[in-house]
Amino acid sequence: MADSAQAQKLVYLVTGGCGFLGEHVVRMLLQREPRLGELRVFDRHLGPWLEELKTGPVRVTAIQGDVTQAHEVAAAVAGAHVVIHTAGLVDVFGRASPETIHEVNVQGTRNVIEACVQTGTRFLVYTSSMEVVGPNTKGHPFYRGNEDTPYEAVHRHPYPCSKALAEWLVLEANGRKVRGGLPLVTCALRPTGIYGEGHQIMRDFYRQGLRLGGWLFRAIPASVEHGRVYVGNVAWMHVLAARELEQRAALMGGQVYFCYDGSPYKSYEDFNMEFLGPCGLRLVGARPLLPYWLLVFLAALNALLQWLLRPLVLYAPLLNPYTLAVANTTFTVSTDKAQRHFGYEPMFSWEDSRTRTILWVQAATGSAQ
Ligand SMILES: NC(=O)C1=CN([C@@H]2O[C@H](COP(=O)(O)OP(=O)(O)OC[C@H]3O[C@@H](n4cnc5c(N)ncnc54)[C@H](O)[C@@H]3O)[C@@H](O)[C@H]2O)C=CC1
Ligand SMILES: CC(C)[C@@H](O)CC[C@@H](C)[C@H]1CC[C@H]2[C@@H]3[C@H](O)CC4=CC(=O)CC[C@]4(C)[C@H]3CC[C@]12C
Repeated sequence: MADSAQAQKLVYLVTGGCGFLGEHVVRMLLQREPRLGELRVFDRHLGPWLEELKTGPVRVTAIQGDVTQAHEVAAAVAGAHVVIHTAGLVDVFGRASPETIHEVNVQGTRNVIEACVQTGTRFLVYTSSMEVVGPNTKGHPFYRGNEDTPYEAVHRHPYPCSKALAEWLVLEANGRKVRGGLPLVTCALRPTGIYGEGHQIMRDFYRQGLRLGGWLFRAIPASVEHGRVYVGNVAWMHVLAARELEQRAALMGGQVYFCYDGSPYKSYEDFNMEFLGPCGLRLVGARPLLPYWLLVFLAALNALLQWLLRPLVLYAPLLNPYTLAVANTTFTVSTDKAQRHFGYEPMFSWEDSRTRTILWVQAATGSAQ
């Protein structure tokens, strides 16, 4: 990719390009990557909005495909200079089986790596997750940690297990010779809880509040802080990392980077209220209204109901043993590694991120004040 930006036009592939994060990565590439000649958007479910992107100067190629199918991945990767691999099954609510989560998140990532090696694509940016680190099954807090903070990463849930193994595969592949004899250069970005336009869980919280007459009931102490990052800044970090990976291969290759910005440290529920409050909802209780043991019981009851009802209907509420444990464990990051390694600075301020998210929630739910 060494030619000047004006001369060579590059081919990028974004897997999961129609997802919550993927769509923002696609749009950010079109706005902020001047070397882009072709943008391939690979997803199991293609969004109708892709059509509007085909009228611009960059060739946008929509590819309906499945990352678990190696031949489909290889066909999509062939000829690409850069792959940004965001596709994944983001399920902590028991909607998919552990086997399916593993198949998509782990085998799908293996297929992307092997496709890069076989076809000669040299640059791979992987969307990992904070969950690769924690919170662990012991409920140990991770307070203002960074990429080098010691922490006992112990997982049992299929989602974090799959993300941890997939990240390991990507980092392990750094330096492998691809077709043509040059080395593969990989890095992994670890977003904390992403929020912003298109965040379905935020919409689920709004709907839950509506069902309860405009009230949400505090379940988690305000003192339990959870790191959050705006989707636009996560997308920008992906674009920048992909751009800098060639020039800074020795420094960035095989590295992990937490995704961060100026979003404030708050409990998951208090943070959500930054957006749901202006949409008319209220969070009841300065402290959790129910004792923790009762929440544990209700979460377990939800898990039992999900298991009993599975043959008939998918019952997947927000509260389950895993989401309660994660929500109830402090996990915040404080780092500048991405800034030091490839000059990342958040593109969107907290104020801008908040406003954009509020406007989206209002439009998505018809709750404009
Ligand atoms: N949402 C969050 O808070 C965080 C997400 N992440 C990671 O970011 C990435 C994107 O997550 P989101 O945008 O939130 O999820 P999402 O579910 O909105 O997007 C994932 C996309 O991948 C596609 N996909 C799923 N299985 C596929 C398959 N077999 N073949 C092809 N495409 C497939 C889906 O159709 C979807 O468009 C994931 O890898 C996730 O692990 C990491 C940290 C936080
Ligand atoms: C019902 C209440 C206990 C409520 O507070 C539960 C909130 C719960 C749904 C969320 C709390 C923390 C979230 C997770 C966190 O942001 C880390 C994540 C990283 C990812 O890679 C994917 C999403 C998630 C697991 C995210 C999912 C929703 C929460 C568990």
